[in-house]
Amino acid sequence: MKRLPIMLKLEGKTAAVVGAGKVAARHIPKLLSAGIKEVMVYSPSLDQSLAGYHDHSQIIWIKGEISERHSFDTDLLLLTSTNHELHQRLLEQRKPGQLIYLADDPVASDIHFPITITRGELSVALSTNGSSPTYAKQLKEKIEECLTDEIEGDLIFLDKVRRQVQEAVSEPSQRKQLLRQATSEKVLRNKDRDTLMKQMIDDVIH
Ligand SMILES: C[C@@]1(CC(=O)O)c2cc3[nH]c(cc4nc(cc5[nH]c(cc(n2)[C@H]1CCC(=O)O)[C@@](C)(CC(=O)O)[C@@H]5CCC(=O)O)C(CC(=O)O)=C4CCC(=O)O)c(CCC(=O)O)c3CC(=O)O
Ligand SMILES: NC(=O)C1=CN([C@@H]2O[C@H](COP(=O)(O)OP(=O)(O)OC[C@H]3O[C@@H](n4cnc5c(N)ncnc54)[C@H](O)[C@@H]3O)[C@@H](O)[C@H]2O)C=CC1
Repeated sequence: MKRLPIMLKLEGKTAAVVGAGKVAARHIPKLLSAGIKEVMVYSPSLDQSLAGYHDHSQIIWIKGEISERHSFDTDLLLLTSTNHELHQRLLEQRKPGQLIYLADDPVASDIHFPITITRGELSVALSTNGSSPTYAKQLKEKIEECLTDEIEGDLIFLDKVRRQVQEAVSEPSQRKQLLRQATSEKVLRNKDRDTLMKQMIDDVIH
């Protein structure tokens, strides 16, 4: 099962989710936190953990069972019910360009949801390509132990530095050198790293 890990922009996009059980309850919050425009949920029942999203109008719940006569024209279609046949029929009727996720058929799915660890602007995504979700979950915990509390603040600092350097320094090799120095322990762990970095930029341009 060959796959390319990519980061997907969801702002302005729409999703339909068929079924609202445990799997839907894991994935819907991910869509919402990525800023998707609209999530329509089609299911006779709604998992307890999705009730709050419904109460706050973050999802639209269309109560009832879906049959294969239904068609969806959303950008994303997540098939998370327990009805394998229904999923296969809906897959056959897909709209051009639509990305489909089948909770019970990783091979036919266009997309997977890797386990994601976020620390501010850092995202770590990991997948065993369906070989063992349980192993992936364990690996997540090991990786989390390696990620320090400093990462979030470091990335805010480095983002600011990067913009300052891009504005002040036009020579590409000087830019590259400054941006590399900014990531050194000497700079990152300095108590007054903002001032130190400003000085370093000044030294290069004067
Ligand atoms: C392909 C993928 C879907 C995708 O494309 O996204 C997929 C597919 C399937 N999972 C199944 C079962 C289980 N899934 C979990 C748990 C998780 N599953 C997740 C991801 C993925 N699962 C994707 C691959 C990721 C990868 O390989 O790295 C995690 C890591 C992340 C997430 O989904 O959020 C999440 C951690 C939750 C957490 O962190 O809490 C557990 C264990 C548990 O719940 O504790 C079990 C039972 C034990 C077992 O079976 O191993 C079944 C069989 C269903 C059946 O038998 O009916 C299928 C379908 C199939 O394999 O056919
Ligand atoms: N991808 C993954 O990580 C995993 C996938 N699975 C597979 O995903 C599927 C769903 O699993 P769970 O969420 O645990 O099941 P669940 O039983 O918690 O949820 C199923 C949902 O589908 C709804 N539903 C059933 N028929 C429907 C229909 N015709 N139209 C609309 N909604 C319908 C139910 O009302 C319920 O809300 C199963 O096929 C299971 O084998 C299970 C565990 C993990």
